[in-house]
Amino acid sequence: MLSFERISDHEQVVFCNDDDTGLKAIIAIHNTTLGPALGGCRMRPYLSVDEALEDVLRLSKGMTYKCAAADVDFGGGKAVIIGNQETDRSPELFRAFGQFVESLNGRFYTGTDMGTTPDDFVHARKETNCIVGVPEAYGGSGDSSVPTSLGVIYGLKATSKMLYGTASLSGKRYAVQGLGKVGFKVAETLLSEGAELFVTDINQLALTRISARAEELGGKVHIVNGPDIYSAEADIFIPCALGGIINDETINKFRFEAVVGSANNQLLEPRHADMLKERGILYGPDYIVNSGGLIQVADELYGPNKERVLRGTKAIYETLTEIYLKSDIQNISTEAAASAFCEERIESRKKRNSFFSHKKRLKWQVRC
Ligand SMILES: NC(=O)c1ccc[n+]([C@@H]2O[C@H](COP(=O)([O-])OP(=O)(O)OC[C@H]3O[C@@H](n4cnc5c(N)ncnc54)[C@H](O)[C@@H]3O)[C@@H](O)[C@H]2O)c1
Repeated sequence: MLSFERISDHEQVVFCNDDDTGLKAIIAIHNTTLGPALGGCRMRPYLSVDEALEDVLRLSKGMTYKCAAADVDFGGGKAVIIGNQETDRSPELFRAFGQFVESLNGRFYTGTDMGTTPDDFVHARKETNCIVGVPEAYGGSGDSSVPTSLGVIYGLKATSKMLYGTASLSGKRYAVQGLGKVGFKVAETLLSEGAELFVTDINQLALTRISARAEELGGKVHIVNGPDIYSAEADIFIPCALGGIINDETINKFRFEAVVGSANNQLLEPRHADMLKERGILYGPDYIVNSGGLIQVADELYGPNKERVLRGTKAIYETLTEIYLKSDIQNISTEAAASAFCEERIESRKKRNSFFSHKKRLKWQVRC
C-alpha cells in the first residue's frame, strides 16, 4: 500500500506509464541538496510495483550518500523500469522513458545500470540531455571501469598507509575475487608493483589471461578455487565480483588485514561491518572505494575531461583516510563513519548551496 510515510525521506517519486510502448517505470529523487539527482536506470521483471518501489527508494537513497562521498555536484536518485530486459526492451520504450526524464526539467540525470545498456540511453537521449554514460561515439566519457579500477588502487594505497605506514603496494599479498573489467585492471597494476596475487574467477579465460600477464609484468599469481579465496593467505582481500560476500561464514575464514574492492553491496548485513571491526579487519566501504566510475559520469556535465576525472578519483585516497581516522577516533565501524561523513558533508553544504542553487538550477535547465 502506497503512503506518503513510505516515501517521506524522499523529495519526489514519479510513476511513469506509457501504453504505446508498454513502459512502466518509477523515478525516485531522494535528495537534491548537492545538485540535481543522479542515478542509473535498472530494468528488471519485478514481481510487483511494491517490489520495484522498494528497490528504487533504497537505491536512490544510496546514491545520495555515494554522490556526497565522491564530492560531485549531484544528489541522489534512481529509476527502475518494470519489464523483462530480454523481451521488453525497445528503442521506443527508452525514448518514452527519456520523455519522462525530460519532464523533470533537469532535476534528474540517469544512465545505464543492471539490465540496461549504454545503447538504450542513446535512444533516451533523443528526448533529453539529462543522460550520462552514453558511448564515447555519442559524446560520453567512455569505459567507467578505468576510473573505477584506479579508484580501487587509491583505496588500497590509503589502506596500506593506514596499516603499514606506507602507501606502496609492493611486497604484499592480495586475494582478488573476479577478474572482469575492474578486477583485471587492478590485478595488472598490482602485478606491475611486484605483488603476489591469489585470484579466482568462474571464467577460465580470465585466469589464463592473468597468468600470462604475470609472466610479462613480473609478480606471482596463484589460482584459487571458488570459495577458497576467503581463506587465502593474503594481506588484503579485493572483492570485484559479487555482493554479500562479507557475511558470518566468510568472516570466520578471513585471515586478511583488510577488505577493499569494487563489488557493490559487499556487506550481507550492516552488522557485518561491526564484526569486521571487532576482528581488527579494516574495511574500505564499497561505495567509497568504487566511486571512480560515478566521478567520471558526473563529470560529463562539464564535458568529458580525463584529467578532471583523474583528480577526482585520486581524492578517494583522502576520503578513505578521513573515514578510517573517524572510525578509529569514534570507535565505530568504517561503514558507520562513512555514513556520518556523507551526512555531515550534505548538512554543511545546505546553506552554501541555497545561495548558489538558483543559479545552478538555471544552468541545469539551460542544458536540458
Ligand atoms: N565497472 C564499473 O565501473 C563498476 C563501478 C562500481 C562498481 N562496480 C562493481 O564492481 C564489480 C565488478 O564490476 P566489473 O565491471 O568488473 O564486472 P564484470 O562483469 O566485468 O566482472 C565480474 C567478474 O567476476 C566474475 N565472477 C562472477 N561470479 C563469480 C564468482 N562466483 N566467483 C568469482 N568470480 C566471479 C565474472 O566471471 C567476471 O570476470 C561488480 O560488483 C560491479 O557492480 C563496477
